[in-house]
Amino acid sequence: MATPKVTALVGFLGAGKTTTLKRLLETCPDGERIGVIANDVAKVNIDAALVRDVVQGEQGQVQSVQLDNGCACCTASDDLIQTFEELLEGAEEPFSHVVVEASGVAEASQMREVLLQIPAVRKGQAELGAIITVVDSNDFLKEFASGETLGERPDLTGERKAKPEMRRLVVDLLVEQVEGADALVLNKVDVFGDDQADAKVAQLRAILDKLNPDAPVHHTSFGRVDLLDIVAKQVHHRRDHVHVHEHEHHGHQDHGEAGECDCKHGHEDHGDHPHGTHHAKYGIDSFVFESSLPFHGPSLAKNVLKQMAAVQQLSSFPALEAIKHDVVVPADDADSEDEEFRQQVVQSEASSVKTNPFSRVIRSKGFLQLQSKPQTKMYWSHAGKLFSVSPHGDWPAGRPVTQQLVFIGVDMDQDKIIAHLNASLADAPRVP
Ligand SMILES: Nc1nc2c(ncn2[C@@H]2O[C@H](COP(=O)(O)OP(=O)(O)OP(=O)(O)O)[C@@H](O)[C@H]2O)c(=O)[nH]1
Repeated sequence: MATPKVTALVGFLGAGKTTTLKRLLETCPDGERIGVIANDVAKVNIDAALVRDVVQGEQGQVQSVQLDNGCACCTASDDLIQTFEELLEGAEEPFSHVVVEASGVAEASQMREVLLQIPAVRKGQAELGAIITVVDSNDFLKEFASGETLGERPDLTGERKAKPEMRRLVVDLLVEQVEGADALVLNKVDVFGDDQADAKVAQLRAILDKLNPDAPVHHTSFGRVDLLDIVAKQVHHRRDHVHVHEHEHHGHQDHGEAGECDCKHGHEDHGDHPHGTHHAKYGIDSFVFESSLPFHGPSLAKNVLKQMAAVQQLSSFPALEAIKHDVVVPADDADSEDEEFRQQVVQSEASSVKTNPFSRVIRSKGFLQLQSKPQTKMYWSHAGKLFSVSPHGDWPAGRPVTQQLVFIGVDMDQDKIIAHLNASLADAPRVP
């Protein structure tokens, strides 16, 4: 078996890292054995839960562990290194690849440094694969095309004039994740629609090429890329490159020159240096909402989903419709509720962004239980303008359920959000 390749999937919150990883696991070629380390920003690792579901379906071909004690590229880098070693040691058969799904706030270049510090990599028992950044086509273009300041982005800050430095930093993170990558996956191109897709993708590729001329760009939807092929090409490229370099450096020495190199690859700094935490650096924070009571559908729609719809300035909100139709709403009530809802959205769009606690949420995700369908596990996923609540198998039968929703945002009013969620709960637990 060849040396395992260690690859990191990097990308901003909600860009599609888990989707891309799940796709790899679902289509994993025979003969490949893949280890997965999933890291999440919040204490509860939703990504690991999603990956575990796929892993169980793959009859042990894949092994996964979760890492949920901070960001793997800074505060939890030691944990990542230790977890990696344990994963390799505990493997029933050697891995061909280990993929680390980084948290949404991880920096690409720091991830590379951490992977290079893994003892197995240092000793040549494992090899760096690629740092692959997944880019959300929709959000990335918005950031670049708009030229807005953070003060003009209440969806990120919740305030018109607050902390102008924050916007720069969040965009900096997006840019760093592109600039520090070996390869880029331009995901979610489906959001453009057929008539606009080519032009928008071309525009985005032009920006990405400027930011990182060395990284190949693969555009796709729902992470449908051949990740192992991307890794193989990168490894090949790096080996060729190192080989050429060895020649060049020998040349310098032969002529007694110190030889400064301006090349962008293969000169990673392996030394120790301070890592700031991204939570402090980018103003991004997270919390987990937990409850053993299920949600009451109409209350959730009224107290939470309508608020989120207002922030997103959508005139329709599929998740809300799904939940409303999922619960028993008397027919005449339903119509008047619809009209009331539309009016509320219009009013909210005009006025409430500032006071709306959900305006500061960038990403939320987790599993919830509806009182009307207690056996069905619902997966809640919101990233930017995209929001879905969809069935995700069943809760384990006969056991009490704990719902967990992770909220990630900038300067969030946690108490207010929790109050809205608490006000949407049913009054008694429902065991599936
Ligand atoms: N329309 C569309 N939605 C997508 C695509 N890829 C992912 N999504 C959805 O976007 C949401 C976020 O996707 P994830 O794969 O969980 O994103 P992530 O980068 O792992 O998110 P974090 O771990 O929170 O940073 C989910 O609801 C996905 O179903 C895509 O290509 N098109």
